[in-house]
Amino acid sequence: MKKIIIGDHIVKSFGEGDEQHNVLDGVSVEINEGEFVAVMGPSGSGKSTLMFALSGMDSVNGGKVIFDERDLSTVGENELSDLRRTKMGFVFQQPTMLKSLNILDNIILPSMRDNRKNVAKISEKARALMKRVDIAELEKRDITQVSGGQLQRAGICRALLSNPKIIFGDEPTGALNSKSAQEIMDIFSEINADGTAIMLVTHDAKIAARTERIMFMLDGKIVSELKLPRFDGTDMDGRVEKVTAKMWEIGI
Ligand SMILES: Nc1ncnc2c1ncn2[C@@H]1O[C@H](COP(=O)(O)OP(=O)(O)OP(=O)(O)O)[C@@H](O)[C@H]1O
Repeated sequence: MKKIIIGDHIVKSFGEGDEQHNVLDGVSVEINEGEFVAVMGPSGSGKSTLMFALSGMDSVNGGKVIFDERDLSTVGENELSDLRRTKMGFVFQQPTMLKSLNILDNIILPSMRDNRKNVAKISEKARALMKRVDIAELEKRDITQVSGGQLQRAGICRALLSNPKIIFGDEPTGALNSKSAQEIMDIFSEINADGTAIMLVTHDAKIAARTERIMFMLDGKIVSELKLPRFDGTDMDGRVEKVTAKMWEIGI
């Protein structure tokens, strides 16, 4: 199976002198193309830092990150930013969108950088994505005129516009009620079924249970892993039970 990401003994430290500590303490992780994974762990265990390291958003102090067969330490800043824009999609807890633009314009904004002349084509693609996630009728709305779940759907459209190889989601359902959260997970499942890899950071066992592999972090290390069959819409309770049992076992 081809790997989209290989993290090899990644070390990330913050602070200096006596204050210095390794937030990532030699983490090795591999994500296959098209895989759906989650990272769980207590607050401060290094989950977001790992996601930033694997996506090249942040540099590392030791080890290396290979993204789509490229060693990120050898890639220049411009190329790295191109890689992020064309091969990675990012979805955060609160989508950062501009108040001065409507939903559609917010979705297409990042893609306009390379394709100023192709507004019509990009808008068409954005509209197809909006239809797919059920927000087609909201394109002219301000970002303050939609619900949190709808805004997150718009955030997902924005992340998908460049046909990324992987979507990184840092607590993408963290601000949503459980119904909206599961609806967003339905969308992620569909995206994943189409072949896009997804890596989610989450505290929520019900979210992690929808993925096929969960990595558990403690103090900057991946201490355990749980594999699940691909989610087919059945046995959600059994899956959640397996995740929570593992959390108990590890003590998180
Ligand atoms: N830029 C930074 N400068 C200094 N310390 C940082 C920085 N970023 C993160 N840290 C520290 O690294 C540790 C891990 O942070 P990280 O955000 O990765 O944890 P997390 O597991 O994602 O936590 P949470 O679940 O609360 O989001 C924390 O102790 C945090 O304070």
